[in-house]
Amino acid sequence: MTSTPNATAPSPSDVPDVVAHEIAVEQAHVDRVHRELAKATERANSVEAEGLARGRTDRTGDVRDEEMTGLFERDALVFAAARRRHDIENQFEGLVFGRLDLETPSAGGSATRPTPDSSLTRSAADDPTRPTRDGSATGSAVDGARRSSAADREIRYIGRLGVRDDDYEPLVVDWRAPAAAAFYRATPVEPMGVIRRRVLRCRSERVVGVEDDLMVPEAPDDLVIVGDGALMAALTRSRGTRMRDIVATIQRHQDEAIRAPSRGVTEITGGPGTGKTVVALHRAAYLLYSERRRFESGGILVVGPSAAYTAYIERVLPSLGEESVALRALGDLVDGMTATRVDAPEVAAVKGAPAIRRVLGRLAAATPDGAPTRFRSFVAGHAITLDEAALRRLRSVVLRGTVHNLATEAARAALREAAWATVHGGDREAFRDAWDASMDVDTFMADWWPQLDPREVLLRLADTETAYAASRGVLAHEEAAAVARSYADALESGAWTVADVALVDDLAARLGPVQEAAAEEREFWEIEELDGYAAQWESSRSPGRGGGSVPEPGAVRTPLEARERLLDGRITPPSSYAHILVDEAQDLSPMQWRMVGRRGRGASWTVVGDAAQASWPDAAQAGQARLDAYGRRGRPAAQTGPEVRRFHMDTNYRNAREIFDYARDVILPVVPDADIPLAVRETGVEPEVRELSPDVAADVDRAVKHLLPQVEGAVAVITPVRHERLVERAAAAGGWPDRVVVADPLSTKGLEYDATVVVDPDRITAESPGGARILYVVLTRAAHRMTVLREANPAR
Ligand SMILES: Nc1ncnc2c1ncn2[C@@H]1O[C@H](COP(=O)(O)OP(=O)(O)OP(=O)(O)O)[C@@H](O)[C@H]1O
Repeated sequence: MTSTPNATAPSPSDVPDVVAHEIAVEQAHVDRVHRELAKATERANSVEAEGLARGRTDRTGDVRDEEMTGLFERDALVFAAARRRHDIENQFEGLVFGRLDLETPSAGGSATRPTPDSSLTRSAADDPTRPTRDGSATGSAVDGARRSSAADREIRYIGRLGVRDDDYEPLVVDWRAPAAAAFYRATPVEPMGVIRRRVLRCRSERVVGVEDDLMVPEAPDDLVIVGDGALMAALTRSRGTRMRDIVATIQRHQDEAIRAPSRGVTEITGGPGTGKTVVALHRAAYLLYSERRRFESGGILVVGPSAAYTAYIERVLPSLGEESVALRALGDLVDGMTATRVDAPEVAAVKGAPAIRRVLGRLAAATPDGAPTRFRSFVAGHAITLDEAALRRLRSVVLRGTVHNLATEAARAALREAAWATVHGGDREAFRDAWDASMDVDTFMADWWPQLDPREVLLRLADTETAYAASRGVLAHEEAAAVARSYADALESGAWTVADVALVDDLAARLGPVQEAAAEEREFWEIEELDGYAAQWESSRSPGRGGGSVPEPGAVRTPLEARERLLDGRITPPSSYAHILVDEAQDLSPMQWRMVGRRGRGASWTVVGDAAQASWPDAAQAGQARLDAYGRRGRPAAQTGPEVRRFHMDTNYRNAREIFDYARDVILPVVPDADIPLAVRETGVEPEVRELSPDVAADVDRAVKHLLPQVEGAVAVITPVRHERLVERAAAAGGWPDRVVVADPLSTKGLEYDATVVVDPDRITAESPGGARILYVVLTRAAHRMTVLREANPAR
């Protein structure tokens, strides 16, 4: 978006002076804002706890002045804290980033409409800080020509938070306030009273540039228009290792999604690089602002595909002054468990599909490992015997009414009643007392009805016979065998896979939370259990097991260590959230949707995705699970689902057009209806396609070194597993700088780099669960440059 040429555009020879002057003008205002902010931060720091409490008010209604002061101090405090906690100074463009020059509603002759929140605006003539041409902030020095035309205008500054002066007059309007909407929504076709929109480029507290957009056909004489437009400047710059906020350059269609109402479901779709993620994150900040009480106390959860993704986006919300959002990767969603591996595609498909729930149901209801198959004891002088069938019956009756881990007392009572039924005659009360005091019963119960950790229950599938039995009639023989092998791998490597997390969550819901044993009991049975683990592991191993993923070098563990790592920490019941934001939603398996849904009963949702980038193969199955997670079942029969509003993004802001064209040609033959956005930026440099020689490491090293001088920011070498070792060797030998990373295809989801080297694209397609769709993801990660290294003969 570039500025419209007009009568007030300076001549080329004047440009540096004019720009310097305009920068000085803005600097004066920014300095004043920072002085006020420093005062407010000091005030807020001195009453930190009180300040936070004071700020807890719902901003949807009218806000009184004294409340506003509390809010401002709270915001100042949170903002300062965010800046302290994270080194975000260089990640964002400054506290004040925008300025609107607006027609006042009273000014005649223009199509101005009143702004939505005029209480937060002031006219330029009223502004005692209105800068002069030399940038000083005294109203008395303003020259006459400016005064006469400026009197009809309002100046409104937009920033990351609202800042007021000592008289509570607004110096900056929070970007999320209704009064800031015109900054994002005004266009020359619908100017909304805006004459000039100005973006201030700042480095920390210094204004380093201004970029203007003129919204009316002709600007007033005293209003200078400079710059080439802020959006292009933002898009051409180098990408760091962290995503940046886009608060200064949010586009109108993005703003509509950001400010959509919170209730129900908001779905944001669009092709690669269309800003879906960044828009969703700004939406989280907007929801916190517009309904702070609800969302700060109820919580907002952002779910992304990987830990690399959460690390990539983690600074966006703090840079907007918002700290209270939980960011979780799918492999981290269950408290007490972290996944560090992924399954082979065919195993991930079995673990992610709804059918596995029947297998888990059987495991949860099965007699625990090592449980006795017969009860025999003397109680109150009676010889009691309950055989295996009776015990099995009892177990299933007890589990009909409750979950295993909460049913110990019920099971003990049911056992007692079954025992009493075998007694002919006697005193029932005396029997009950003797039963309750019986050590035999205590010992039996500890083994027959132990507390069950869902992870241990899942690991029973490492035993092939157990896996076959639990999956009879549900999984094919070879599927059950592959699942068993994957848990044997887990017991060898000590690491869970991302798909396992959803299965543990399902089992945790079936079994209920593990009840803490009293300290003295705990010491005793923990030792017993560990002995049991080792024995079980040894007995479950058989020759030829453990194929698939190889433990990391140096990570060979004893069976006991590996099992301890798998069972480290405690699985706690899921937290629940008021709003859930799911990114890369096209990749969630049905089991993962169920896991996310457990955290959002009654939540509103923002769901972001692009079907053409999907790694989960069965879209219909996942779609149903997604609807279930939204809470369709909880609705009256007449309603088919929650309110869903949809936003579609169709401009690719990431990839240079040349790079995206290459990716488009890969995906269209495979997914003819792929959502293809329009790439708005050109570099004039086509992707470089080279042939791989037998010396892959040398090829990769050459490609990296060729790219490094061309870009300032991050470079990724994206490689299939087959070439991973060679690429790592090249990295070690080549002395690549830190800004070069080696990544596997799946872990690049949602990320971006200045440049990429894509190694062996055909192999990436062959190895990936989503095939060409994953290659499409890989080919759309580079903003400025891409080199593709292809096999000369892919069939080899
Ligand atoms: N209005 C904007 N101003 C500046 N940069 C923008 C704007 N919108 C998007 N971008 C940039 O475009 C890039 C792509 O955005 P983002 O990662 O959110 O896209 P996406 O749709 O989630 O992509 P994908 O689906 O491929 O992961 C980011 O660098 C983002 O900052």
